[in-house]
Amino acid sequence: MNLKDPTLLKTSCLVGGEWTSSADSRTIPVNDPADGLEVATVPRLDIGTVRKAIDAAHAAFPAWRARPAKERSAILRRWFELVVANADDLAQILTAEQGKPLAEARGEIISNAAYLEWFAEEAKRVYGDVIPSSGSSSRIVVLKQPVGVCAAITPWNFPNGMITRKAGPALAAGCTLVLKPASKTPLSALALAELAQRAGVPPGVFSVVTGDASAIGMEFSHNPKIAKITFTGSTEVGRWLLKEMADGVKRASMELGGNAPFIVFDDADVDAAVEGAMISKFRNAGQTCVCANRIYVQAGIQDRFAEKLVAKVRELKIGRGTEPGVQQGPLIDMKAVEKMEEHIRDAQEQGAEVVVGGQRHALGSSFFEPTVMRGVTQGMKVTHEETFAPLAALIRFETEAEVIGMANDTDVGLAAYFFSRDLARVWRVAEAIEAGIVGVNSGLIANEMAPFGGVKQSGMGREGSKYGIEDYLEIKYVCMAGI
Ligand SMILES: NC(=O)c1ccc[n+]([C@@H]2O[C@H](COP(=O)([O-])OP(=O)(O)OC[C@H]3O[C@@H](n4cnc5c(N)ncnc54)[C@H](O)[C@@H]3O)[C@@H](O)[C@H]2O)c1
Ligand SMILES: O=C[C@H](O)CS(=O)(=O)O
Repeated sequence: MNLKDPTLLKTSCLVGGEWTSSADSRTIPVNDPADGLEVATVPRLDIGTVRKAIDAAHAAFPAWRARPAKERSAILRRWFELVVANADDLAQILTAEQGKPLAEARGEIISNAAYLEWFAEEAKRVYGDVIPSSGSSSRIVVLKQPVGVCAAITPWNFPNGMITRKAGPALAAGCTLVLKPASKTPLSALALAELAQRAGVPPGVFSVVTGDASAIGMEFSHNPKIAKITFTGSTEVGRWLLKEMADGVKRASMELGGNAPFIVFDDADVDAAVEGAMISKFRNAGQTCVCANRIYVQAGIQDRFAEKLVAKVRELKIGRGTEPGVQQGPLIDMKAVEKMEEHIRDAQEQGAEVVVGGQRHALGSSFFEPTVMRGVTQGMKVTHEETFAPLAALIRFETEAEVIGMANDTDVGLAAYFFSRDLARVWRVAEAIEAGIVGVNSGLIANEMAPFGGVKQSGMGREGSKYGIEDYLEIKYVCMAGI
Protein backbone atom coordinates (compact mmCIF):
# COMPACT_ATOMS: atom_id res chain seq x y z
CA MET A 1 0.00 0.00 0.00
CA ASN A 2 1.13 3.55 -0.68
CA LEU A 3 -0.99 5.54 1.78
CA LYS A 4 -0.95 9.31 1.91
CA ASP A 5 -1.76 8.90 5.62
CA PRO A 6 -0.16 5.69 6.95
CA THR A 7 -1.71 6.30 10.40
CA LEU A 8 -5.00 5.07 8.93
CA LEU A 9 -3.60 1.52 8.89
CA LYS A 10 -4.48 0.58 12.48
CA THR A 11 -3.34 -2.71 14.00
CA SER A 12 -4.93 -2.24 17.42
CA CYS A 13 -8.55 -1.93 18.54
CA LEU A 14 -10.42 1.18 19.67
CA VAL A 15 -11.72 0.41 23.17
CA GLY A 16 -13.37 3.25 25.07
CA GLY A 17 -11.34 5.81 23.18
CA GLU A 18 -7.99 4.03 23.69
CA TRP A 19 -6.12 2.08 21.00
CA THR A 20 -5.69 -1.32 22.63
CA SER A 21 -3.94 -4.63 21.93
CA SER A 22 -4.86 -8.00 23.39
CA ALA A 23 -3.79 -8.61 26.98
CA ASP A 24 -1.75 -11.65 25.95
CA SER A 25 -0.48 -10.06 22.70
CA ARG A 26 -2.32 -12.67 20.60
CA THR A 27 -3.13 -11.51 17.07
CA ILE A 28 -5.16 -12.45 13.99
CA PRO A 29 -3.46 -12.24 10.56
CA VAL A 30 -5.14 -10.26 7.80
CA ASN A 31 -4.23 -11.70 4.39
CA ASP A 32 -4.58 -10.36 0.85
CA PRO A 33 -6.96 -12.75 -1.00
CA ALA A 34 -5.04 -12.14 -4.24
CA ASP A 35 -1.91 -13.92 -3.02
CA GLY A 36 -2.54 -15.02 0.58
CA LEU A 37 0.27 -12.82 1.88
CA GLU A 38 -0.14 -11.13 5.26
CA VAL A 39 -1.13 -7.47 5.06
CA ALA A 40 -1.18 -6.79 8.82
CA THR A 41 -2.31 -8.29 12.11
CA VAL A 42 -5.04 -7.18 14.51
CA PRO A 43 -5.59 -8.16 18.16
CA ARG A 44 -7.28 -11.38 19.15
CA LEU A 45 -8.87 -9.58 22.08
CA ASP A 46 -9.64 -11.37 25.34
CA ILE A 47 -13.28 -11.17 26.39
CA GLY A 48 -12.29 -8.99 29.34
CA THR A 49 -11.19 -6.27 26.94
CA VAL A 50 -14.38 -6.69 24.88
CA ARG A 51 -16.32 -6.17 28.11
CA LYS A 52 -14.33 -2.98 28.69
CA ALA A 53 -15.59 -1.68 25.33
CA ILE A 54 -19.16 -2.54 26.31
CA ASP A 55 -18.71 -0.89 29.73
CA ALA A 56 -17.29 2.23 28.05
CA ALA A 57 -20.26 2.34 25.66
CA HIS A 58 -22.62 2.01 28.62
CA ALA A 59 -20.83 4.78 30.51
CA ALA A 60 -20.81 7.08 27.47
CA PHE A 61 -24.50 6.55 26.62
CA PRO A 62 -26.14 9.07 29.02
CA ALA A 63 -24.01 12.00 27.84
CA TRP A 64 -24.25 11.02 24.17
CA ARG A 65 -28.04 10.69 24.24
CA ALA A 66 -28.29 13.99 26.11
CA ARG A 67 -26.11 15.74 23.55
CA PRO A 68 -28.25 18.06 21.39
CA ALA A 69 -29.15 16.36 18.13
CA LYS A 70 -27.57 19.21 16.24
CA GLU A 71 -24.23 18.47 17.89
CA ARG A 72 -24.46 14.75 17.13
CA SER A 73 -25.37 15.73 13.59
CA ALA A 74 -22.32 17.97 13.20
CA ILE A 75 -19.99 15.20 14.40
CA LEU A 76 -21.50 12.68 11.95
CA ARG A 77 -21.22 15.22 9.16
CA ARG A 78 -17.54 15.78 10.00
CA TRP A 79 -16.97 12.00 10.00
CA PHE A 80 -18.59 11.83 6.54
CA GLU A 81 -16.32 14.60 5.27
CA LEU A 82 -13.21 12.85 6.63
CA VAL A 83 -14.20 9.53 5.03
CA VAL A 84 -14.63 11.21 1.64
CA ALA A 85 -11.39 13.15 2.02
CA ASN A 86 -9.48 9.91 2.79
CA ALA A 87 -11.32 7.71 0.28
CA ASP A 88 -8.20 6.85 -1.73
CA ASP A 89 -6.34 5.55 1.32
CA LEU A 90 -9.45 3.75 2.60
CA ALA A 91 -9.84 2.12 -0.84
CA GLN A 92 -6.26 0.82 -0.78
CA ILE A 93 -6.81 -0.65 2.68
CA LEU A 94 -10.11 -2.22 1.57
CA THR A 95 -8.66 -3.78 -1.58
CA ALA A 96 -5.64 -5.09 0.33
CA GLU A 97 -7.84 -7.06 2.73
CA GLN A 98 -10.85 -7.94 0.54
CA GLY A 99 -9.47 -8.04 -3.01
CA LYS A 100 -12.07 -6.05 -4.94
CA PRO A 101 -10.86 -3.66 -7.68
CA LEU A 102 -9.77 -0.27 -6.35
CA ALA A 103 -12.46 1.49 -8.36
CA GLU A 104 -15.14 -0.71 -6.75
CA ALA A 105 -13.58 -0.19 -3.32
CA ARG A 106 -13.67 3.57 -3.76
CA GLY A 107 -17.23 3.31 -4.98
CA GLU A 108 -18.20 1.34 -1.87
CA ILE A 109 -16.59 3.95 0.38
CA ILE A 110 -18.15 6.99 -1.25
CA SER A 111 -21.63 5.50 -1.69
CA ASN A 112 -21.70 4.26 1.91
CA ALA A 113 -20.18 7.39 3.45
CA ALA A 114 -23.47 8.87 2.26
CA TYR A 115 -25.18 6.96 5.08
CA LEU A 116 -23.21 9.12 7.56
CA GLU A 117 -24.28 12.24 5.66
CA TRP A 118 -27.91 11.09 5.50
CA PHE A 119 -28.18 10.21 9.18
CA ALA A 120 -26.39 13.40 10.19
CA GLU A 121 -29.48 15.05 8.76
CA GLU A 122 -31.96 12.50 10.14
CA ALA A 123 -30.53 13.03 13.65
CA LYS A 124 -32.28 16.40 13.73
CA ARG A 125 -35.63 14.97 12.65
CA VAL A 126 -36.44 12.40 15.33
CA TYR A 127 -39.97 13.62 16.03
CA GLY A 128 -42.56 12.44 18.53
CA ASP A 129 -46.31 13.06 18.65
CA VAL A 130 -48.97 14.82 20.68
CA ILE A 131 -52.18 12.89 20.07
CA PRO A 132 -55.65 14.34 20.86
CA SER A 133 -56.89 12.68 24.04
CA SER A 134 -60.43 11.50 24.77
CA GLY A 135 -60.53 13.75 27.82
CA SER A 136 -59.84 17.47 28.07
CA SER A 137 -57.68 17.09 31.15
CA SER A 138 -55.10 14.81 29.61
CA ARG A 139 -52.77 14.65 26.66
CA ILE A 140 -51.26 11.67 24.86
CA VAL A 141 -47.57 12.30 24.26
CA VAL A 142 -45.26 10.02 22.25
CA LEU A 143 -41.51 10.31 22.74
CA LYS A 144 -38.84 8.61 20.64
CA GLN A 145 -35.72 7.73 22.61
CA PRO A 146 -32.49 5.88 21.73
CA VAL A 147 -32.49 2.15 22.33
CA GLY A 148 -29.20 2.25 24.27
CA VAL A 149 -25.89 0.39 23.87
CA CYS A 150 -25.82 -1.44 20.54
CA ALA A 151 -23.51 -4.17 19.25
CA ALA A 152 -22.77 -4.58 15.56
CA ILE A 153 -21.34 -7.56 13.68
CA THR A 154 -20.46 -7.09 10.01
CA PRO A 155 -19.38 -9.25 7.02
CA TRP A 156 -16.24 -9.26 4.89
CA ASN A 157 -17.80 -8.49 1.51
CA PHE A 158 -18.31 -4.76 2.11
CA PRO A 159 -15.77 -4.07 4.88
CA ASN A 160 -16.39 -0.31 4.88
CA GLY A 161 -19.97 0.14 3.76
CA MET A 162 -21.63 -2.26 6.16
CA ILE A 163 -20.21 -0.28 9.05
CA THR A 164 -21.33 3.22 8.11
CA ARG A 165 -24.83 1.81 7.43
CA LYS A 166 -24.99 0.90 11.14
CA ALA A 167 -22.88 3.55 12.85
CA GLY A 168 -24.73 6.35 11.05
CA PRO A 169 -28.25 5.67 12.34
CA ALA A 170 -27.07 4.35 15.71
CA LEU A 171 -25.08 7.46 16.63
CA ALA A 172 -27.67 9.76 15.05
CA ALA A 173 -30.36 8.28 17.31
CA GLY A 174 -28.18 8.82 20.40
CA CYS A 175 -27.08 5.20 20.82
CA THR A 176 -23.52 4.05 21.45
CA LEU A 177 -22.00 1.23 19.42
CA VAL A 178 -19.48 -1.61 19.83
CA LEU A 179 -18.53 -3.16 16.48
CA LYS A 180 -16.96 -6.51 15.66
CA PRO A 181 -16.01 -6.53 11.97
CA ALA A 182 -15.30 -9.69 10.00
CA SER A 183 -11.97 -11.20 11.02
CA LYS A 184 -10.92 -11.36 7.36
CA THR A 185 -11.43 -7.63 6.79
CA PRO A 186 -11.03 -5.62 10.02
CA LEU A 187 -8.65 -2.94 8.74
CA SER A 188 -11.35 -0.89 7.02
CA ALA A 189 -13.35 -0.77 10.26
CA LEU A 190 -10.32 0.30 12.28
CA ALA A 191 -9.53 3.05 9.79
CA LEU A 192 -13.12 4.28 10.07
CA ALA A 193 -12.71 4.31 13.86
CA GLU A 194 -9.61 6.46 13.54
CA LEU A 195 -11.56 8.94 11.42
CA ALA A 196 -14.46 8.84 13.88
CA GLN A 197 -12.08 9.91 16.65
CA ARG A 198 -10.76 12.74 14.46
CA ALA A 199 -14.35 13.81 13.77
CA GLY A 200 -15.00 14.22 17.49
CA VAL A 201 -16.91 11.04 18.33
CA PRO A 202 -16.38 10.91 22.12
CA PRO A 203 -14.56 8.01 23.86
CA GLY A 204 -16.79 4.98 24.28
CA VAL A 205 -19.43 6.12 21.79
CA PHE A 206 -17.92 3.99 19.00
CA SER A 207 -15.55 1.11 19.72
CA VAL A 208 -14.15 -1.58 17.40
CA VAL A 209 -13.10 -4.97 18.75
CA THR A 210 -11.52 -7.90 16.91
CA GLY A 211 -11.17 -11.49 18.04
CA ASP A 212 -12.94 -14.82 18.26
CA ALA A 213 -16.26 -14.30 16.45
CA SER A 214 -18.40 -16.79 18.37
CA ALA A 215 -17.00 -15.77 21.78
CA ILE A 216 -17.66 -12.10 21.04
CA GLY A 217 -21.06 -12.99 19.63
CA MET A 218 -21.92 -14.80 22.85
CA GLU A 219 -20.79 -11.77 24.90
CA PHE A 220 -22.91 -9.42 22.78
CA SER A 221 -25.88 -11.78 23.05
CA HIS A 222 -25.76 -12.20 26.83
CA ASN A 223 -24.20 -9.03 28.25
CA PRO A 224 -27.11 -7.17 29.91
CA LYS A 225 -25.61 -3.80 28.97
CA ILE A 226 -26.22 -4.52 25.27
CA ALA A 227 -29.77 -3.44 24.34
CA LYS A 228 -29.61 -4.33 20.65
CA ILE A 229 -27.60 -6.34 18.13
CA THR A 230 -27.42 -5.25 14.51
CA PHE A 231 -26.02 -8.05 12.35
CA THR A 232 -25.15 -8.30 8.69
CA GLY A 233 -24.07 -11.69 7.46
CA SER A 234 -25.32 -15.15 6.68
CA THR A 235 -28.78 -16.34 7.65
CA GLU A 236 -27.15 -19.22 9.53
CA VAL A 237 -25.22 -16.94 11.89
CA GLY A 238 -28.12 -14.51 12.14
CA ARG A 239 -30.39 -17.36 13.24
CA TRP A 240 -27.84 -18.40 15.86
CA LEU A 241 -27.58 -14.87 17.23
CA LEU A 242 -31.36 -14.52 17.44
CA LYS A 243 -31.54 -17.69 19.51
CA GLU A 244 -28.78 -16.55 21.85
CA MET A 245 -30.11 -13.02 22.33
CA ALA A 246 -33.63 -14.27 22.94
CA ASP A 247 -32.77 -14.85 26.62
CA GLY A 248 -32.40 -11.12 27.13
CA VAL A 249 -35.16 -10.18 24.63
CA LYS A 250 -32.71 -7.83 22.94
CA ARG A 251 -33.67 -5.72 19.95
CA ALA A 252 -32.40 -7.11 16.65
CA SER A 253 -31.71 -5.85 13.16
CA MET A 254 -30.82 -8.66 10.79
CA GLU A 255 -29.45 -8.15 7.26
CA LEU A 256 -29.03 -11.74 6.13
CA GLY A 257 -28.51 -13.94 3.11
CA GLY A 258 -30.13 -13.62 -0.27
CA ASN A 259 -30.84 -15.63 -3.42
CA ALA A 260 -32.00 -12.97 -5.86
CA PRO A 261 -34.02 -13.94 -8.93
CA PHE A 262 -33.27 -11.86 -12.04
CA ILE A 263 -36.13 -12.10 -14.55
CA VAL A 264 -36.03 -10.98 -18.19
CA PHE A 265 -39.38 -10.93 -19.95
CA ASP A 266 -39.88 -11.05 -23.73
CA ASP A 267 -40.89 -7.36 -23.73
CA ALA A 268 -37.69 -6.22 -22.00
CA ASP A 269 -35.02 -3.92 -23.43
CA VAL A 270 -32.49 -6.72 -23.89
CA ASP A 271 -29.43 -4.46 -23.85
CA ALA A 272 -30.60 -2.86 -20.61
CA ALA A 273 -31.25 -6.32 -19.17
CA VAL A 274 -27.74 -7.48 -20.08
CA GLU A 275 -26.24 -4.35 -18.50
CA GLY A 276 -28.33 -4.94 -15.39
CA ALA A 277 -27.28 -8.58 -15.22
CA MET A 278 -23.61 -7.71 -15.53
CA ILE A 279 -23.62 -5.31 -12.60
CA SER A 280 -26.02 -7.32 -10.47
CA LYS A 281 -24.18 -10.61 -11.03
CA PHE A 282 -20.51 -9.70 -11.33
CA ARG A 283 -20.07 -6.73 -8.97
CA ASN A 284 -17.61 -7.70 -6.19
CA ALA A 285 -16.97 -10.97 -8.10
CA GLY A 286 -20.56 -12.00 -7.37
CA GLN A 287 -20.00 -11.62 -3.62
CA THR A 288 -22.84 -9.32 -2.71
CA CYS A 289 -26.02 -10.16 -0.81
CA VAL A 290 -28.12 -8.72 -3.63
CA CYS A 291 -26.36 -10.46 -6.52
CA ALA A 292 -28.55 -12.07 -9.15
CA ASN A 293 -28.27 -15.71 -8.10
CA ARG A 294 -30.73 -17.11 -10.68
CA ILE A 295 -31.32 -15.53 -14.09
CA TYR A 296 -34.71 -16.42 -15.56
CA VAL A 297 -35.08 -15.58 -19.27
CA GLN A 298 -38.37 -15.91 -21.16
CA ALA A 299 -38.24 -18.33 -24.08
CA GLY A 300 -38.71 -15.72 -26.79
CA ILE A 301 -35.50 -13.84 -26.08
CA GLN A 302 -33.34 -16.42 -24.33
CA ASP A 303 -30.90 -16.90 -27.23
CA ARG A 304 -30.47 -13.16 -27.86
CA PHE A 305 -29.99 -12.39 -24.16
CA ALA A 306 -27.53 -15.27 -23.66
CA GLU A 307 -25.46 -14.29 -26.67
CA LYS A 308 -25.14 -10.66 -25.55
CA LEU A 309 -24.43 -11.60 -21.94
CA VAL A 310 -21.68 -14.08 -22.89
CA ALA A 311 -20.05 -11.45 -25.10
CA LYS A 312 -19.93 -9.00 -22.19
CA VAL A 313 -18.60 -11.65 -19.78
CA ARG A 314 -15.78 -12.50 -22.19
CA GLU A 315 -14.71 -8.82 -22.04
CA LEU A 316 -14.31 -8.76 -18.24
CA LYS A 317 -10.74 -8.08 -17.08
CA ILE A 318 -9.70 -10.34 -14.22
CA GLY A 319 -6.76 -9.51 -11.96
CA ARG A 320 -5.47 -8.06 -8.71
CA GLY A 321 -7.66 -5.25 -7.47
CA THR A 322 -4.70 -2.86 -7.56
CA GLU A 323 -4.20 -3.25 -11.31
CA PRO A 324 -5.67 -0.48 -13.46
CA GLY A 325 -8.81 -1.46 -15.36
CA VAL A 326 -9.38 -4.73 -13.50
CA GLN A 327 -13.10 -5.50 -13.18
CA GLN A 328 -13.03 -8.72 -11.15
CA GLY A 329 -10.65 -9.59 -8.35
CA PRO A 330 -10.20 -12.85 -6.44
CA LEU A 331 -12.88 -14.56 -4.37
CA ILE A 332 -12.42 -14.12 -0.63
CA ASP A 333 -10.94 -17.59 -0.05
CA MET A 334 -10.68 -21.14 -1.37
CA LYS A 335 -13.88 -22.13 0.44
CA ALA A 336 -15.70 -19.70 -1.85
CA VAL A 337 -13.98 -21.26 -4.88
CA GLU A 338 -15.05 -24.74 -3.78
CA LYS A 339 -18.69 -23.64 -3.35
CA MET A 340 -18.72 -22.18 -6.88
CA GLU A 341 -17.26 -25.43 -8.25
CA GLU A 342 -19.90 -27.40 -6.33
CA HIS A 343 -22.72 -25.39 -7.93
CA ILE A 344 -21.22 -25.75 -11.41
CA ARG A 345 -20.67 -29.49 -10.97
CA ASP A 346 -24.17 -30.05 -9.57
CA ALA A 347 -25.75 -28.21 -12.52
CA GLN A 348 -23.62 -30.05 -15.08
CA GLU A 349 -24.49 -33.42 -13.57
CA GLN A 350 -28.16 -32.54 -14.12
CA GLY A 351 -27.74 -31.45 -17.72
CA ALA A 352 -26.76 -27.78 -17.67
CA GLU A 353 -23.82 -26.61 -19.79
CA VAL A 354 -21.03 -24.09 -19.27
CA VAL A 355 -21.07 -21.52 -22.08
CA VAL A 356 -18.11 -19.45 -20.84
CA GLY A 357 -15.74 -19.81 -17.86
CA GLY A 358 -16.28 -22.67 -15.45
CA GLN A 359 -12.67 -23.06 -14.31
CA ARG A 360 -10.30 -21.64 -11.70
CA HIS A 361 -8.44 -18.72 -13.27
CA ALA A 362 -4.88 -19.07 -14.52
CA LEU A 363 -3.88 -16.40 -12.00
CA GLY A 364 -4.22 -19.06 -9.31
CA SER A 365 -5.03 -18.36 -5.65
CA SER A 366 -8.78 -17.75 -5.32
CA PHE A 367 -9.26 -16.21 -8.77
CA PHE A 368 -12.11 -17.79 -10.77
CA GLU A 369 -13.31 -17.30 -14.32
CA PRO A 370 -16.61 -15.42 -14.62
CA THR A 371 -19.02 -18.10 -15.74
CA VAL A 372 -22.31 -18.40 -17.65
CA MET A 373 -24.32 -21.63 -17.68
CA ARG A 374 -27.38 -22.50 -19.78
CA GLY A 375 -29.94 -25.24 -19.35
CA VAL A 376 -30.15 -24.66 -15.61
CA THR A 377 -33.39 -25.91 -14.11
CA GLN A 378 -35.27 -25.19 -10.89
CA GLY A 379 -34.10 -27.50 -8.13
CA MET A 380 -30.39 -27.40 -8.95
CA LYS A 381 -28.28 -26.13 -6.02
CA VAL A 382 -27.63 -22.81 -7.75
CA THR A 383 -31.38 -22.07 -7.68
CA HIS A 384 -31.84 -22.49 -3.94
CA GLU A 385 -28.43 -21.81 -2.39
CA GLU A 386 -26.58 -18.49 -2.35
CA THR A 387 -23.62 -19.02 -4.71
CA PHE A 388 -21.79 -15.85 -3.69
CA ALA A 389 -19.49 -16.11 -6.70
CA PRO A 390 -19.36 -15.05 -10.40
CA LEU A 391 -21.75 -17.73 -11.73
CA ALA A 392 -24.61 -16.59 -14.01
CA ALA A 393 -27.12 -19.46 -14.17
CA LEU A 394 -29.63 -19.06 -17.02
CA ILE A 395 -33.04 -20.66 -16.56
CA ARG A 396 -35.65 -20.66 -19.37
CA PHE A 397 -39.30 -19.94 -18.61
CA GLU A 398 -42.51 -19.68 -20.64
CA THR A 399 -45.11 -17.73 -18.60
CA GLU A 400 -45.30 -14.96 -15.99
CA ALA A 401 -47.10 -17.21 -13.52
CA GLU A 402 -44.45 -19.91 -13.92
CA VAL A 403 -41.54 -17.56 -13.27
CA ILE A 404 -43.17 -15.90 -10.26
CA GLY A 405 -43.64 -19.34 -8.75
CA MET A 406 -39.98 -20.21 -9.32
CA ALA A 407 -38.72 -16.83 -8.12
CA ASN A 408 -40.64 -17.13 -4.85
CA ASP A 409 -39.63 -20.76 -4.32
CA THR A 410 -37.00 -19.89 -1.68
CA ASP A 411 -36.96 -19.32 2.09
CA VAL A 412 -35.14 -16.00 1.70
CA GLY A 413 -36.28 -12.73 0.14
CA LEU A 414 -33.74 -9.94 0.05
CA ALA A 415 -33.50 -8.59 -3.53
CA ALA A 416 -35.22 -9.43 -6.81
CA TYR A 417 -34.93 -7.89 -10.28
CA PHE A 418 -36.98 -7.96 -13.43
CA PHE A 419 -36.90 -6.29 -16.81
CA SER A 420 -40.13 -5.47 -18.63
CA ARG A 421 -41.61 -2.52 -20.45
CA ASP A 422 -45.21 -3.61 -19.94
CA LEU A 423 -46.61 -1.29 -17.26
CA ALA A 424 -49.33 -3.66 -16.11
CA ARG A 425 -46.82 -6.49 -15.85
CA VAL A 426 -44.41 -4.26 -13.89
CA TRP A 427 -47.08 -3.64 -11.27
CA ARG A 428 -48.20 -7.29 -11.14
CA VAL A 429 -44.70 -8.69 -10.76
CA ALA A 430 -43.43 -5.99 -8.34
CA GLU A 431 -46.36 -6.77 -6.04
CA ALA A 432 -46.17 -10.57 -6.41
CA ILE A 433 -42.44 -11.08 -5.89
CA GLU A 434 -41.43 -12.00 -2.30
CA ALA A 435 -38.46 -9.71 -1.62
CA GLY A 436 -37.67 -6.65 0.47
CA ILE A 437 -36.01 -4.88 -2.45
CA VAL A 438 -37.17 -5.04 -6.08
CA GLY A 439 -35.17 -3.63 -8.98
CA VAL A 440 -37.34 -2.87 -12.02
CA ASN A 441 -35.24 -2.39 -15.18
CA SER A 442 -32.17 -1.84 -12.99
CA GLY A 443 -29.46 -4.10 -11.56
CA LEU A 444 -28.05 -1.58 -9.08
CA ILE A 445 -30.47 -0.56 -6.36
CA ALA A 446 -28.82 0.28 -3.02
CA ASN A 447 -28.58 3.87 -1.81
CA GLU A 448 -28.87 5.78 1.46
CA MET A 449 -32.29 7.23 0.60
CA ALA A 450 -34.00 3.86 0.19
CA PRO A 451 -34.96 1.26 2.85
CA PHE A 452 -32.61 -1.73 2.44
CA GLY A 453 -33.57 -5.06 3.96
CA GLY A 454 -35.19 -8.42 3.44
CA VAL A 455 -38.28 -10.50 4.14
CA LYS A 456 -38.61 -14.16 5.09
CA GLN A 457 -35.21 -15.52 6.23
CA SER A 458 -33.30 -12.59 4.74
CA GLY A 459 -33.81 -10.74 7.97
CA MET A 460 -35.66 -7.94 9.70
CA GLY A 461 -35.31 -4.16 9.93
CA ARG A 462 -34.17 -1.66 7.33
CA GLU A 463 -30.94 0.27 6.74
CA GLY A 464 -30.99 3.67 5.06
CA SER A 465 -33.96 5.95 4.34
CA LYS A 466 -36.17 7.68 6.90
CA TYR A 467 -37.03 4.18 8.16
CA GLY A 468 -33.42 3.28 9.06
CA ILE A 469 -33.20 5.35 12.24
CA GLU A 470 -36.37 3.76 13.67
CA ASP A 471 -34.41 0.56 14.34
CA TYR A 472 -32.38 2.50 16.92
CA LEU A 473 -35.32 4.21 18.67
CA GLU A 474 -37.85 3.14 21.26
CA ILE A 475 -41.34 4.65 21.38
CA LYS A 476 -42.51 5.89 24.80
CA TYR A 477 -46.14 6.79 25.45
CA VAL A 478 -46.58 9.43 28.13
CA CYS A 479 -50.11 9.93 29.46
CA MET A 480 -50.11 13.59 30.61
CA ALA A 481 -53.13 13.98 32.92
CA GLY A 482 -54.40 16.45 35.51
CA ILE A 483 -54.35 19.35 33.06
N1 LIG B 1 -28.49 -8.45 3.87
C1 LIG B 1 -27.39 -7.73 3.74
O1 LIG B 1 -27.40 -6.50 3.75
C2 LIG B 1 -26.08 -8.43 3.60
C3 LIG B 1 -24.96 -7.65 3.29
C4 LIG B 1 -23.72 -8.31 3.15
C5 LIG B 1 -23.62 -9.69 3.33
N2 LIG B 1 -24.73 -10.40 3.62
C6 LIG B 1 -24.65 -11.85 3.77
O2 LIG B 1 -23.47 -12.21 4.51
C7 LIG B 1 -22.96 -13.45 4.03
C8 LIG B 1 -21.50 -13.29 3.65
O3 LIG B 1 -20.79 -12.66 4.71
P1 LIG B 1 -19.95 -13.53 5.73
O4 LIG B 1 -19.35 -14.72 5.07
O5 LIG B 1 -19.06 -12.60 6.49
O6 LIG B 1 -21.10 -14.04 6.72
P2 LIG B 1 -20.92 -14.76 8.12
O7 LIG B 1 -22.27 -14.89 8.68
O8 LIG B 1 -20.05 -15.94 8.03
O9 LIG B 1 -20.10 -13.69 9.01
C9 LIG B 1 -20.65 -12.41 9.25
C10 LIG B 1 -20.07 -11.87 10.55
O10 LIG B 1 -20.45 -12.75 11.59
C11 LIG B 1 -19.30 -13.18 12.30
N3 LIG B 1 -19.57 -14.52 12.77
C12 LIG B 1 -19.37 -15.70 12.15
N4 LIG B 1 -19.74 -16.72 12.94
C13 LIG B 1 -20.19 -16.18 14.10
C14 LIG B 1 -20.69 -16.67 15.33
N5 LIG B 1 -20.83 -17.99 15.53
N6 LIG B 1 -21.04 -15.79 16.30
C15 LIG B 1 -20.91 -14.46 16.10
N7 LIG B 1 -20.43 -13.92 14.98
C16 LIG B 1 -20.07 -14.77 14.00
C17 LIG B 1 -18.18 -13.11 11.30
O11 LIG B 1 -16.93 -12.99 11.96
C18 LIG B 1 -18.55 -11.83 10.57
O12 LIG B 1 -18.11 -10.73 11.31
C19 LIG B 1 -23.81 -13.82 2.84
O13 LIG B 1 -24.82 -14.72 3.21
C20 LIG B 1 -24.45 -12.49 2.43
O14 LIG B 1 -25.67 -12.65 1.76
C21 LIG B 1 -25.97 -9.80 3.77
O1 LIG C 1 -23.73 -7.30 0.00
C1 LIG C 1 -24.16 -6.40 0.58
C2 LIG C 1 -24.43 -5.02 0.12
O2 LIG C 1 -25.52 -4.58 0.88
C3 LIG C 1 -24.67 -4.92 -1.36
S1 LIG C 1 -25.10 -3.29 -1.81
O3 LIG C 1 -23.86 -2.49 -1.76
O4 LIG C 1 -26.06 -2.79 -0.83
O5 LIG C 1 -25.67 -3.36 -3.15
